[in-house]
Amino acid sequence: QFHMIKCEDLKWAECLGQGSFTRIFKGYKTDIRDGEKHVTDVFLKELDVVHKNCWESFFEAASLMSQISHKHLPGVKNIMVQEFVKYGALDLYLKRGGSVSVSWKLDVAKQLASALNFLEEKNIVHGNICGKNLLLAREGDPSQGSSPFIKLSDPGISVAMLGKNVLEAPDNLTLECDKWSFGATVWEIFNNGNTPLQGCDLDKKRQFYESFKQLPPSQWTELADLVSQCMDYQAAFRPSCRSIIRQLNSLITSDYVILHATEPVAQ
Ligand SMILES: Nc1cnc(-c2cc(N)nc3[nH]ccc23)cn1
Repeated sequence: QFHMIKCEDLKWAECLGQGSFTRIFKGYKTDIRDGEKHVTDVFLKELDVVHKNCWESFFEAASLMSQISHKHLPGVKNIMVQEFVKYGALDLYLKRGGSVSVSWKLDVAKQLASALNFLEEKNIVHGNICGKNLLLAREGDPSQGSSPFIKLSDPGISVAMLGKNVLEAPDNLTLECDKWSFGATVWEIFNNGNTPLQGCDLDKKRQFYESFKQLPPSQWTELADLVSQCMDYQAAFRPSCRSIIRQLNSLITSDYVILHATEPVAQ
């Protein structure tokens, strides 16, 4: 089901960053459509190492080819081509101090909740919902009344895949795990892109969660309630997507938003 793109149709531009097993670049894809040349911005994610069974069906063949090289065999590159999302990762955008209002943050949270609802209906577990995987396609301009628009990026190499070398592989990633991460991501959005327990080492994080501690709550109780419901240590108690969207809708219409509409960023 992969659409093959020829390497010569791709042009690499600046390197945007480095993941644990990937490098990411801005790029340009040229297509010839009805005799005209079209260039589109693309986001290129190169896999550094091809793991045995991630993207199994597709890469099995590619990794076989990449293991053997011969002048009469074509070189194979493991590259994912994605739509280029203009303003990039949300965590960096928030850290860069994009001063955004409470209603901007709620709007982003609601878009993420509807993406989550869609995945749940398809019974698909994302497994890596977080600020750096939220991409900002439109900044939104309150003075023009235009709202932000986000896209949930792919999860990257799955945590289960990392299990063998880097992290403990979770035995079963379920839909409820995405609800936990949704709660943590809302917490991140309301904390200017800072992740929970940022800067703590793995051991501190493990202690925190093994003793069922809660993240510091927002002073907006209804928001803090939604985050703690999503981050319930008993997965079955986490709210349904419909309930999450309902609670977000009531937050959006609450007086708190109006009272804190132009809240200065440094809160
Ligand atoms: N699918 C994607 C993913 N990331 C981007 C992106 C855009 C940007 N302006 N700066 C960046 N810095 C790092 C990544 C990135 C674009 N599209």
